[in-house]
Amino acid sequence: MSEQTILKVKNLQTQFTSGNKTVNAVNNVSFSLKSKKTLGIVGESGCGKSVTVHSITQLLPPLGKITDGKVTYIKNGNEIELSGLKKQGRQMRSIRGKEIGMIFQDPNTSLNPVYTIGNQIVENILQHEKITKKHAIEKAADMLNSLGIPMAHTRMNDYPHQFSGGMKQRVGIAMAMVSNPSILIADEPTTALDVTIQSQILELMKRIQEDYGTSIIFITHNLGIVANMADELAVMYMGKIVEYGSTRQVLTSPKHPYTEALLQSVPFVGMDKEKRLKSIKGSTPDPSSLPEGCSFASRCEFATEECKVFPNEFHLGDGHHVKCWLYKDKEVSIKKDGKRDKIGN
Ligand SMILES: Nc1ncnc2c1ncn2[C@@H]1O[C@H](COP(=O)(O)OP(=O)(O)OP(=O)(O)O)[C@@H](O)[C@H]1O
Repeated sequence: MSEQTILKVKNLQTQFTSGNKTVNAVNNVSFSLKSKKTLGIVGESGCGKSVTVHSITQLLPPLGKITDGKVTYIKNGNEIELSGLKKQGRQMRSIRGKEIGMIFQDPNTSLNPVYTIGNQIVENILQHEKITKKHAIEKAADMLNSLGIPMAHTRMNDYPHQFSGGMKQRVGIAMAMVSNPSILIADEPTTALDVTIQSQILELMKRIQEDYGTSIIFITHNLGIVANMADELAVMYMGKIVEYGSTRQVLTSPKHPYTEALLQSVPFVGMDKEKRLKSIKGSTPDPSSLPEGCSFASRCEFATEECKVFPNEFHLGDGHHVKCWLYKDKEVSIKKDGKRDKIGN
């Protein structure tokens, strides 16, 4: 059976304009999120990971604007064009939380310091579900219990500052999951936590996916984490997806020079102490005046004259594609009859 798509992002473009400067934070980005699967989005700081997901949920800061493209949420065969909804309209607010839950790097972002944990989760439930307060309290306690918060009923009377960082992130997950959304967006959910707590939270997210059949978009700059979490991977650079494929394809057979460079800059356990990590030469260009062609060209050891024109997307088979002229002769085309045909070598 073919995998079902739950979210389609097509040619998404989001800009920030301030004075006479415009930043194309997300530039012609397309991807599909498959039902019950995890899509990882990786890339250096500032490449557009967060703006991509904030565009999906229409939670952009005031200067940010979606200028093109389409975001479609598909539920039970019905397509809802999120990009066509009013940012603060009833339908969009209901989709946020009920259909798409979000957890952030800093759990304090989703928790209000002046209300008890219980109060916040219960309010969240009552916003999206027509149930009694008593039922909502039970539901909140059950969710906290299942996410490893002992004595949940008592702890619901506590305030966020009475919880440790890891516990707060569990509460953040409970807030996001309590209405059983189909999609969970996790924006660097473990970056602020130490490694043992980090792995507990990651395991928890996997369990949630198994128990609830949630589809996850997982944003991180940590390639070790995506290797463990994601089924598919999008590598972003300066607002564009430069490589996309299954996590295995991208991590074991990276094609874009940027993906390769990212992988070479990651330390691993057992690594030879004498071996130097490779850093990516140069720095990212000014996002408000990007070069016409490939934005990575100034840092790429394979760059040629050709890179002054932005590369097409070359399909390498089995869903793996890359935007780099190095692959122009290696593309696999899909014939009209659906069969693949290899062009060149
Ligand atoms: N509020 C804002 N005002 C102006 N520009 C912004 C704003 N938020 C983001 N940007 C710009 O959008 C681009 C993408 O930012 P984004 O936060 O999506 O990056 P990121 O990949 O999520 O980075 P990080 O890993 O550091 O969170 C950057 O060039 C950034 O400067």
